[in-house]
Amino acid sequence: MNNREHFGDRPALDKALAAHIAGLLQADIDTRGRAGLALSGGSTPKGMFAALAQCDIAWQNVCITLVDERWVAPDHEDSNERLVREHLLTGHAAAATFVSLTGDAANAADGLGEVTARFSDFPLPFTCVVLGMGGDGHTASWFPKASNLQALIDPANPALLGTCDPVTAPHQRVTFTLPAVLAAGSIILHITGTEKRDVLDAAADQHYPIAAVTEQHDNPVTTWWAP
Ligand SMILES: O=C1O[C@H](COP(=O)(O)O)[C@@H](O)[C@H](O)[C@H]1O
Repeated sequence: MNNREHFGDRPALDKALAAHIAGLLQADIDTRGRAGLALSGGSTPKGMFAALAQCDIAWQNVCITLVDERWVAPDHEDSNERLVREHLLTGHAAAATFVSLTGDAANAADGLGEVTARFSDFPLPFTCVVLGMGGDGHTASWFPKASNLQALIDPANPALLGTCDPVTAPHQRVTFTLPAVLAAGSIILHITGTEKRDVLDAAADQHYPIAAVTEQHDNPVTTWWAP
């Protein structure tokens, strides 16, 4: 099931989505004491991060991570972590705990064990996962040409995290697997622009990786979109 929330412009989308996520987090804190949030990087979520940072909830009870990360240093210009630190972990949200998906190992495969171990005390399943989508139909770091794509989007994959060589994009990646995403209490797809809307509409026919989320029927997904 893929529900859609459409907005007239990006600032309206950012503000409404931030308020919605804050409400989900606070509700989970009220019931299980803690909340877990997995966010995407890329260019789309900056404005939403800034709006979310200003939401006044019990951030000290929130753990935040990324859905996927490039295997680069946290201060690298392509780092998703850098985006989160600069645009979300400010204001009220600075009280949250952030769990990184990158490390000092020479490559993502060598660092995967260490990164996975960081999630032993993370509130799982996630309260909320916010996915993005590239113009090639990838989401998380499930890239169309990756040699291990089928394993990453296998609903029976027992692994929480995997690695990916995107082939068509820079940097090795660490990414949550499909089962980890689908287990979330709330699954949100955050996209903007008519081009991405058209990619999403073609996802099933074109067998884009995003279809692993939007074309399954057990876990509802809501697409939040603005032109
Ligand atoms: O590589 C990535 O790209 C996607 C989409 O990014 P955008 O710039 O088109 O918004 C993002 O969701 C993912 O987290 C990131 O690693």
